This record gives sequence, C-alpha cells and structure tokens, in this order.
Amino acid sequence: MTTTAQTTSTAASARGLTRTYGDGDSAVQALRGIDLDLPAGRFTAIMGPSGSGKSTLMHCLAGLDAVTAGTVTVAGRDLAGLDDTALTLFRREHIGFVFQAFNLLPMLTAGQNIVLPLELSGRPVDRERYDQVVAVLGIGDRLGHLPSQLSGGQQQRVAIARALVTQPDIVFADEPTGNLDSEASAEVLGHLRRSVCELGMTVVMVTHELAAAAYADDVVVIHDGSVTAHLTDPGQDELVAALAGRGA
Ligand SMILES: Nc1ncnc2c1ncn2[C@@H]1O[C@H](COP(=O)(O)OP(=O)(O)OP(=O)(O)O)[C@@H](O)[C@H]1O
Repeated sequence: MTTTAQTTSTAASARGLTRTYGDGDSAVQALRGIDLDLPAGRFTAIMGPSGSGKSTLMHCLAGLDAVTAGTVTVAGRDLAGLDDTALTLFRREHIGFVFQAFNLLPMLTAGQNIVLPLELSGRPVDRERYDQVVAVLGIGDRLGHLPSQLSGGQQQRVAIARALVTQPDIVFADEPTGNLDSEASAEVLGHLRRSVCELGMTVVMVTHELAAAAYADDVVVIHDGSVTAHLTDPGQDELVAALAGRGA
C-alpha cells in the first residue's frame, strides 16, 4: 500500500475494520481488515471500482452499518461502546451527512431546511454560524425558496449547509454530485472545498469521478475490500495509477 498521508489530528479512524455480509458459502467480505486514519481539516475522497467496498466503508465509519470485527473511532469515541440510542445521538451531534439525493423537505424553505437538524435536536441556531455557512455555500439569495424552486446544484448546496450548520466533527458525502450535470457538480464541489478551507470542516466523500476527486486533498483507494493507497495531494497520473492498482 502507498502511504503518503501526513500525521495530523485524526477525525476518524478504523483498525482491523472487517464487514462480512451473510455467512457460509454466500458470505461476501465487503471490508477485509482496514486500517485507516482520516485527518481532520482535510477533504478526503474515497475511490475504487464498483463493488470494492466504498459505501460499506463510509457507512461503517459513520456508524450507519455495524462492523463484523475491528474498531471505528470518530471524534475520539469508539463507536462500539455506543448502544443504538447513544449512536443516534452521537451521529446527530458529531457527524454530518450529504447524500446523492438531496433529501430536502419539500414544504420547507431552504432556510428552514438548513436549521431543521438543530430544531430536531432542540439546539439553538447560532446565527453567526448560520450566516457563515450560507455565505460559504453561496445561497444567501435563495433562503426563502422552496426546494422545487431551486436547481439541483442549489438544492445540494442547501443540503450541504444543513450538514454543516451543526458544526459536525466530520461530514460524510456519498456521491454528492451523482445527480448533477458537470457544471452544477463543479460548483457544488467548489463549495465543499471552500467549507474545508474556510470553515475548517473535515469532509470525506465517496466518488466514482476523477474530476470530483481532483477537488480533494487526499484520496483513499480501495480495491476488493482493502485500502491499496492513501495519497496526499495526488497528481492525476499518480491517482490513475493507484486506481489501476499499480504504483505511479
Ligand atoms: N446489504 C448487503 N448484503 C450483501 N452484500 C452486500 C450488501 N451491501 C454491500 N454488499 C456487497 O459488498 C461489496 C461492497 O459493496 P459496496 O456497496 O460497499 O461497494 P461500492 O464500492 O460502494 O460499490 P458502488 O461503487 O457500485 O456503489 C459488494 O460485493 C456488494 O455486493
């Protein structure tokens, strides 16, 4: 495995992370003993062929899927020590999610969608944080619009603002531009990048797209359930070689 990631503070880590679906002859080993440290304050892309385990890895790191063996630590907390209720509360407080489908509530305005997670958890809206996030996502003039009155790219930017407003320790984005054309994708990725640079967020994004990974600082490459490279600021050639399963 190629390792060029530098040591910084760690937002999430895995040790011996194994996830097996089913058992007996039909068992699928989706993750095969992964060790991984995701640095805080950086934008990491997870890439690999279809079926290599990207989504499973993200779901295990985010506490959305149970691990078969090994440990996952997020914001210094071993997720295995949390029961279902504690895990739900932990995710709400420490983790932000962005999905391919924007999942905005259609009857609420953009602004109301953004503050919904705070309202659901009974936390006050930090006006300064809200204004900062809205500015970084460039949606200040769309806050009174319903999702149906927004373009796909604008809807995804609202969904990202909703994930950031709670000041999570880490944001997981699963193919966030999968439903967008290339122009809207570039715009959304640029705003995600700004949320890392200007708000100090930690973003981990699963993507198939080389063009999307180019916005990330680091790229984790996964093949057949194992991490085969963890690259810092890779050039295109280095990344293409790692994806093809060979050194640069
Ligand atoms: N719930 C499940 N039950 C059984 N097998 C599963 C389940 N979820 C995933 N798998 C298997 O685990 C392996 C990894 O799947 P995963 O979805 O993590 O890959 P991926 O890299 O995200 O794929 P894609 O890029 O196509 O979304 C695959 O072989 C998949 O078929």
